[in-house]
Parts: sequence; structure tokens; C-alpha cells
Amino acid sequence: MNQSKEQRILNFVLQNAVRGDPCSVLDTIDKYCSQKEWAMNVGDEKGLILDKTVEEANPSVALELGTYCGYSAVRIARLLKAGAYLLTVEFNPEFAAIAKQMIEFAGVQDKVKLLEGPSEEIIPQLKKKYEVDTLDFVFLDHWKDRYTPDTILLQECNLLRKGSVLLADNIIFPGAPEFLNYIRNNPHFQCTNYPSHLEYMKVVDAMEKAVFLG
Ligand SMILES: O=C(NC/C=C/[C@H]1O[C@@H](n2cnc(C(F)(F)F)c2)[C@H](O)[C@@H]1O)c1cc([N+](=O)[O-])cc(O)c1O
Ligand SMILES: [Mg+2]
Repeated sequence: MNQSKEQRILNFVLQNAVRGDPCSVLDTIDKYCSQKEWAMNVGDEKGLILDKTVEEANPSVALELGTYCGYSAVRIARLLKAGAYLLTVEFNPEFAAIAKQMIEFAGVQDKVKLLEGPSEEIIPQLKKKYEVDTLDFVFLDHWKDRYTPDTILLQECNLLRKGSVLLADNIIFPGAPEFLNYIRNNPHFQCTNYPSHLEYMKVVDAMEKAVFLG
């Protein structure tokens, strides 16, 4: 059976990146996806916004919704301090298997826990099953129509604390208009917009940061 695009991306990394070097894995994925096959990784331009937001938040516990091939999981994990960790949620078993290998090749597996399943099932389990108290940082990059219900669910499950930082990808393209309306009109969040471009393309995109005010 012929390979998936995600398998081709992983193979290119296994053959061309440096094992144990997260930056080389990121650069190799960016090279493949800008020169050979486009894929929905956050990419190098928006990746810099992600880096700065993670460094500023300096999270002990981070959550990512939408692992895909593991590009942003590697990107976030490489910046985490000793003892800090990332929980990343992936719904598609094939993508989860790819991401697991990507994360291990990059050498950040000790800082990343990959959870397989739908967010509406996993988020309510974070406190009891995954021993989370509150989340310091959340990266939203999964299905755009899930950004709002999952942000509401995080609040309902008391997983946010004063100062928790949410960062959402694809505010312009493909767009998350309902989320933007929800979060910008919600007095419990302080929002900041970061204009950018769609990964590997000249198409305009943006990220939105929302700090929970408690
Ligand atoms: O559709 C896009 N992203 C959707 C991303 C979807 C990814 O998130 C996973 N997921 C779904 N639910 C969960 C949870 F949380 F339940 F586990 C995880 C899906 O299996 C998939 O791997 C997208 C599209 C474009 N584009 O240009 O079309 C550009 C982008 O940057 C994008 O992120
Ligand atoms: Mg995205």
C-alpha cells in the first residue's frame, strides 16, 4: 500500500535529520514541507511566535490539542525547563504513531506525553487520570470548530488558573471566526493578535494569544 504524506515526512526526517537534535528535526520538516509536500505544521514563521509565547509563559505543564506529525510538540518540548512536560492530544491513530516516532527521534520523549483520543473525552480526564492540577500553557491547533467548545471545557474542568496562556493557530486561515468572537468578547480573557502567514505559503494568517484572568 503506498505511503501517506505523513509517513513520507517522517521518513525524510529519519534519513536527513540528526537524531536527538530537535532543531534539526524542525528544520528538516520545514525543508520537506516547503520544497516537496505542503503539510499543516505550524511552520517556521508562526513557530517563532509559538517559541516566544512558550518562553514567556515558561510552563511547568503544557497542553497541545492537535499533535499531527509532532512538529509543534518537538518545538514546544525543546523549550521546557527541567521537570516541565507537554501533554499532546491526537485523535487520529496513524498521525499519533508518526508523531510518537518523530518525538522520540528528536530526543524529547521524556518531556512529552502523547494522549490518543478525542479532546472532549481526554480533557475531563486530565486531573484524575493524568494528575494535572492546572495548565500553564495551551496550544490550540486541532479542528478549528473545536477551539471554542474545548476552551469552555477547559474552564468547566477547572484546568485554567489566573495567568494561564492559550495560543491558537489559524485565526485567519483556515480561520476560527467563532472562537475569535468568543474569546475577544469574554471578560475572563486578555487577547493579543499576532499577524503572520500560513505555514510555507504567502497566504495571510495569524495567531491569537488569550491569557486567562481567573
Ligand atoms: O485543519 C487544520 N488543522 C486541523 C488539525 C487537525 C489535527 O488535529 C487532530 N485532532 C483533532 N482532534 C484532536 C483532539 F484534540 F481531540 F485530540 C486532535 C487531527 O487528528 C489532526 O491531526 C489546519 C489547516 C490548515 N490549512 O491550511 O488548511 C493549516 C493549519 O495550520 C491547520 O492547523
Ligand atoms: Mg495549524
